[in-house]
Amino acid sequence: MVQLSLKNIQKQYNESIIAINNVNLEIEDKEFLVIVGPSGCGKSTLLKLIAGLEPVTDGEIYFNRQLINHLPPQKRDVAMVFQNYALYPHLTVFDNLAFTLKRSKIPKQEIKQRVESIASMLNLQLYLHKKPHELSGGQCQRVVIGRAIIRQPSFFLMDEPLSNLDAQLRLQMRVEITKLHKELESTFLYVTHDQTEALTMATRLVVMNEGTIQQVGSPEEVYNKPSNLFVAGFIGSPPMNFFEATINENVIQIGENSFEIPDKHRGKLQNKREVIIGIRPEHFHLNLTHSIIFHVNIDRSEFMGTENYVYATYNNQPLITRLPLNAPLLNSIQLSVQMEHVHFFDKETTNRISIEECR
Ligand SMILES: Nc1ncnc2c1ncn2[C@@H]1O[C@H](COP(=O)(O)OP(=O)(O)OP(=O)(O)O)[C@@H](O)[C@H]1O
Repeated sequence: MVQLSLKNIQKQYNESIIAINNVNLEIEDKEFLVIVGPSGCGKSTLLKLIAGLEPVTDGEIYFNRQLINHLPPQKRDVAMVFQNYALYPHLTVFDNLAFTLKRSKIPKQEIKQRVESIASMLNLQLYLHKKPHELSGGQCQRVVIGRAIIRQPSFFLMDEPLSNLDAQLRLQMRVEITKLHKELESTFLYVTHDQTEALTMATRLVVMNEGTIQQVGSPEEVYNKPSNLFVAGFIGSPPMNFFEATINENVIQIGENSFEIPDKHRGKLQNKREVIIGIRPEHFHLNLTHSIIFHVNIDRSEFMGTENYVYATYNNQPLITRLPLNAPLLNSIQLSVQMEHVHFFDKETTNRISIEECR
């Protein structure tokens, strides 16, 4: 069942700023959809349009097949959690959680029950009598989430809710929000510029850039088959390596180096064309059993605990790879890459060229 449909959504702030450009998206019931993209790509604007905080310039928003363009925010069955905590500083955690219920004239006993149940779900029982300034950042953020949950909406909109937390708390809250999604069986639309959050939390991922959707898919699809150069470079850390290349008669030419395309892939990329080749840092290997060999010069390495990030130069271009701790870090080494791990993008359109589709 589709819960929310966005049809040809356009949002223009003034003559020159098109924040959202013809976005079409269907959000399924109970999914955890994450919108990820760089600063200014339109993520928050899209949430504001769905919440009704901003009017659309063009297009339609349907909630459970009902057109809701004209509905004010309070009439939309959505709860929004923003990046800044915005708790009432003079109220206790209990009263912050109870605030909207009190305004709705819900009986006192029911309010108490609901607050206690949410507090136990979010591990806040011991803090109900405290004021926000007596809480840690993570505890405050749990209260903010609790305040949204207590309204029992069927749809949550979360705009970078973890961006003010330190790394350890972010990790903890990531797990808690994912758990909450399972427990509440609600639909979550979650916005972040942090790709780790996006990859680990999403059941489905939407990658945006400059007001448009670049790719929609599972985290695995987006990581393994990025639809264009932008997605390939944005998702993955350290980022994918790119090299300009020419393909001609089953030979890939990168600068002065050329590689034969292995037999089983021959003919699939047969026409002469200019491409950008992409290779993820983890796909370079020290053993030279794979068909594509890179001679690289190592510039420096970073110890990352379980592996080294190695910064090198290939063909006068920078290259990043991840190598085991016991790898010999000589000035000059050879690395091999499996053909299946080479991504091809059209140099002009920047779109992915799929080897499978070139049969
Ligand atoms: N009220 C506004 N008036 C004019 N321009 C705006 C307004 N709000 C946002 N914009 C512009 O619209 C574009 C999209 O902004 P938006 O806040 O949606 O991006 P974002 O992806 O959420 O960025 P961030 O990750 O930095 O929060 C930006 O160019 C921004 O400057």
